[in-house]
Amino acid sequence: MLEAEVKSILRRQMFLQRKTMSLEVVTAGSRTICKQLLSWPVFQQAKTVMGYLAMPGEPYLDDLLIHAIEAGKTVCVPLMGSVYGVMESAAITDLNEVVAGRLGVRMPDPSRARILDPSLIDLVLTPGVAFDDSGNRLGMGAGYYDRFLIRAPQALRAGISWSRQLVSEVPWAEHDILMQWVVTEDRIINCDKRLVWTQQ
Ligand SMILES: Nc1nc2c(c(=O)[nH]1)N(C=O)[C@@H](CNc1ccc(C(=O)N[C@@H](CCC(=O)O)C(=O)O)cc1)CN2
Ligand SMILES: Nc1ncnc2c1ncn2[C@@H]1O[C@H](COP(=O)(O)OP(=O)(O)OP(=O)(O)O)[C@@H](O)[C@H]1O
Repeated sequence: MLEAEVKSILRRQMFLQRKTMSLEVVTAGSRTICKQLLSWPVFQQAKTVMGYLAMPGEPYLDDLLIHAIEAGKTVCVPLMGSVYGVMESAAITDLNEVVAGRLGVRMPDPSRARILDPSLIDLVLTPGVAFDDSGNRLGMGAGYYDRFLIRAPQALRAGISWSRQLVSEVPWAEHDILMQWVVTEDRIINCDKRLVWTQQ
């Protein structure tokens, strides 16, 4: 079976699993994940953080992003344009300004959005449908993050995942970009033991 087919079967299965989580479980789990991130030195030291605006079933980072903006960090989120699979990061200063976007994802108001150069990002909090502890990530299947992350090679990459979305092995392809950490409600997995966070 082709890697793309294996991915697509796993994606459907894990996406359905995520979709059936109750709002209570999602809310409580999101709070725990945000707490983990707040006490994580890598997050604390990042000055420019790319987060995401959660879709139903994903860990919600809204409270964390608000907190980060108030703490003086530069916060940006994906801004999908008209080309499928291609996105930019847009700085956001007020979560009340987000609008309903494409593909069921909230996004910053494009008429006011300030595109941020990917080379300025310190840390990308990356959503996904499944992860493994080597840092492989399975996304929504459009390649948005793989195409974006190669433009931000300096950024540290953390997958944000429910622990139930961890699998023994995510099928991978050449273009896939590895996560260096996966943050769940239970733990923060260091996918690359050689990687040490050094303060700049
Ligand atoms: N919160 C969040 N933002 C993100 C991503 C993500 O995974 N999570 N993305 C990660 O790449 C990009 C958006 N990628 C997407 C790719 C495909 C579909 C999609 O197929 N949506 C279906 C509806 C799915 C459903 O709810 O059943 C559709 O609109 O038909 C959605 C987002 C950028 N922003
Ligand atoms: N850097 C890239 N250059 C060209 N094509 C790419 C690149 N990254 C991904 N693709 C293509 O995009 C499609 C989706 O890729 P993949 O299954 O890895 O997406 P995903 O990581 O699950 O999605 P997303 O990032 O949107 O959540 C594939 O056909 C893949 O070949």
